[in-house]
Amino acid sequence: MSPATLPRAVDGGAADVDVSDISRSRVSRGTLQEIGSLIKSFGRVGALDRCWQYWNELRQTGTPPPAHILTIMVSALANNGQVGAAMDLLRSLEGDANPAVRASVNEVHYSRLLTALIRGDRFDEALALLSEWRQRQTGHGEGPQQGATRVLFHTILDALARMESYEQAEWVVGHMGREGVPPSHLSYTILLRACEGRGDGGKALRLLQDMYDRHIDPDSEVYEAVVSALAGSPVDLTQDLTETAMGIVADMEERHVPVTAAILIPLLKVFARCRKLLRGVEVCEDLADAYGMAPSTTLYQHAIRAAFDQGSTDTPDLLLKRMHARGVLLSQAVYDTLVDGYARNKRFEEGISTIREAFGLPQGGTGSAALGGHEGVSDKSLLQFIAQMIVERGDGAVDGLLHELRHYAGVVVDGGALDRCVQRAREAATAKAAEDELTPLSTLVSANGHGGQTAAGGSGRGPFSRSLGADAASRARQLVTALRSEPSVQGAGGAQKIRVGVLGASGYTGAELVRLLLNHPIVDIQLLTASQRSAGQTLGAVYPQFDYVSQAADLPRLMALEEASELGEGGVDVSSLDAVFCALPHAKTQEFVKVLPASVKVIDLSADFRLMDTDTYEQWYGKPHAAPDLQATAVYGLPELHRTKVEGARICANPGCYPTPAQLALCPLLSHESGPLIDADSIIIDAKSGVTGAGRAPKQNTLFCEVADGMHAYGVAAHRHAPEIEQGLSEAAGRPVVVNFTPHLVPLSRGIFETMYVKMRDGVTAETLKQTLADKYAPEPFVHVLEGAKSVPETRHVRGSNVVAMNVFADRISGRAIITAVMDNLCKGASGQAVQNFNIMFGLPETTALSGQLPLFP
Ligand SMILES: NC(=O)C1=CN([C@@H]2O[C@H](COP(=O)(O)OP(=O)(O)OC[C@H]3O[C@@H](n4cnc5c(N)ncnc54)[C@H](OP(=O)(O)O)[C@@H]3O)[C@@H](O)[C@H]2O)C=CC1
Ligand SMILES: CC(=O)N[C@@H](CCC(=O)OP(=O)(O)O)C(=O)O
Repeated sequence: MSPATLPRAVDGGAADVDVSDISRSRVSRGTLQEIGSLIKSFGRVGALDRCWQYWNELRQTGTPPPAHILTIMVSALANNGQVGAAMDLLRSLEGDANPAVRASVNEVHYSRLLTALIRGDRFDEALALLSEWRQRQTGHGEGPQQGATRVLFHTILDALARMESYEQAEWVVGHMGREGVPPSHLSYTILLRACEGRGDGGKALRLLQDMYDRHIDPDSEVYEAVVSALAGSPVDLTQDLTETAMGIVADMEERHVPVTAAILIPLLKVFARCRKLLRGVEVCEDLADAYGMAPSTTLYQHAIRAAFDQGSTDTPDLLLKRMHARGVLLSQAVYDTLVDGYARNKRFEEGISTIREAFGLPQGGTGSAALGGHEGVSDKSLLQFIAQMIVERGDGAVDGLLHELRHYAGVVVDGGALDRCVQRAREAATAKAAEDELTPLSTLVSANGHGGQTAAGGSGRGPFSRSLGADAASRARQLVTALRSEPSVQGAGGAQKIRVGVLGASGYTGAELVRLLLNHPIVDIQLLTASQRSAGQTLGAVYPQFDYVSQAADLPRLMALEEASELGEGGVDVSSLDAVFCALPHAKTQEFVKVLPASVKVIDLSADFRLMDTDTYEQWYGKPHAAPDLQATAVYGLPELHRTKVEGARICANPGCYPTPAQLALCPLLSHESGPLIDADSIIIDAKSGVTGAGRAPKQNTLFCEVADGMHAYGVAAHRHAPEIEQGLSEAAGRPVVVNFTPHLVPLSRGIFETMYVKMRDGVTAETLKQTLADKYAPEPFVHVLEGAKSVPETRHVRGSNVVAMNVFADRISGRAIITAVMDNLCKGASGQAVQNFNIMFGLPETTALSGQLPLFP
């Protein structure tokens, strides 16, 4: 078992843990990393006597305690209310005769204790501890010690700000100066974020002035925090906050601080609060034009929401027109905002008509085109809207919509929203009135039909075959139940499964998809495609292993992609599928998805929908994007970083193999709440891949003699995964990031190994990086940050599994760290991740069909 998996066995917390089991299974192993795991595990369940037991065992070996195990021990004590004991421990180590033992204590340990003290309202003790730490430091001036001290001050500031102890936080900033650690712009950012949180624009302006006075240069983030604080401030009618906000923008321009997209939304909010919404939109548009920013959908979404909040009847429509005129994308979020706004304001007919017009949905049509015609916009919210309308209005005007509702009754619907509708109907209407209002439902229910997607048929199993209750509210309840029952996702007991197709099934990632999906309890593989080369064959003919397993007995034959595209031909109606996995060569998916009905969800393993910017796509893939409107709605599916977006996606762009570990390792370090922990301008990613990464299609460069017994770099300074990695890192950092990225081909069939070299921010240690990643991924089933400073992840330990394993090492060069990460390129790097995304998109447990894929070693 890999050391990384050890603590996961007890991740469930005290309730799930049999403490005796932990010791029985692990005490004999006795390695350093296992001791770390044990202390962590026992700390989590509050068994401090056991923590001490293992700590003492470690100390008895005479080995200086590794800093990260000390962090675990200190955290275990502090989290269990034993801050005093933790302090004594640090003091005893610092007083040790052995310099290596003394060196094991660093600012991270103090930072843990400071946070615990502040959380326990022990402010004075925190300051005393900090000053004690300061006294132990040698060296003066702006050196590493000063940087580390500043980090500790920031720990205190952050904890105070979170507890809303603003006066104390401000005092700390002043105190920093007195202690010879002048506050930095980060110190102010922490305070400003607190002002933002409580909407104290006045204080934010004073802090900004303070920075000017102290000659600390504010950056874009500081200005954004000030404007955000203004946006949350109570509106004083005697003072026009919009002028103040524009003054801040003028300051930025004068000081040559870039006006970034991040400031536009708070700016808009200031205008909205001062009832100058449209003026605010104009100002933001002008700034976007002046600074070459792309028109932002989110900005308009906020404006539309503000218009609804203010009860304005014309403005949402006006804003949609402006978006249209400026070519701004109408996203799912805009759609949801419109649905929500019109529903809140009870302007149903107007809402449906505006939404239909804006999104190009046919008026009064039925079926898929009517509700899902706009690519990437799910039917879910409009369906809820219509259902709400039925409950609230129920008059003849909605009769026509019932056809659509009936057609769509099988889609997955958020029952909560419908529950709320029903609740409101209950409260608002008498039983009789409600009965009248809900009459059209009986038409729906008695029709008992659903365009082929429900399991109803004549079997009596379908959601609409239940008999109606006596009163309208209970019928409404039945509607909710029916909509919730997700017939195509039931699986158990012979009910219908999710119908999927695998396009490119004869390729390496396609075959890996089939391998995983055959173990998926509620997936029914209806379609497998290949090129003309393999069309007509069974999968077993191209991959004999599928002939050896009974689960594969019913797989369809490989069909030529062109044949499958001709809907209804060749025995499979692609439009009847719930989802397709596209494991096709680049550019093929675009062509296929363009003609696919919007009711079919897409998980694309190629690079076709990964780059949000279609110009960048064209630059790297050598031809214009064939479906730019679909690209605009696609979601980049790295679940650990974008899970919420994936949930609502229709098209999910599965990340590239190299970009997966790179982003998992680096994004959390760039998006850290205290600011980037690493320098975004000097990242080096050195990557190696096994040969399956190049696909199964025969090519000279993957011949045995070309790859065996040697290795080589390829795509040097020109690999198309560089822009993909940069896209993710830039989003995390909130500014453009470029990387040195070099891939290599190594004589392995599966596996990716990445070594990432980073320069750390002053005062940040490799331990901080590691802890950040460990904290981020602690709840994640597939990402493991290895315990122990010497555990180097190996590709052989993740082979065949959906796991990414990584570790962080302090470089011998001060201020630098090295991160290594491994993954199976075909599994987490492609097909496993695709199944993970699929599970998320269909609201299934994310580990379905994946947790059983144990790493295959030896
Ligand atoms: N391999 C990997 O580790 C990773 C791959 N990817 C991406 O996943 C996709 C698939 O990769 P991979 O499985 O390795 O590739 P393969 O070359 O192994 O498989 C490609 C598949 O597409 C089919 N195909 C090829 N040309 C056509 C065509 N003109 N029309 C229809 N079907 C066609 C092939 O059919 P046939 O067998 O009949 O030729 C085969 O089924 C690619 O976009 C790749 O970049 C992403 C992450 C990792
Ligand atoms: C070894 C090898 O050749 N690897 C492939 C990347 C595999 C992958 O992830 O491809 P996509 O980004 O296209 O999905 C390459 O370098 O092109």
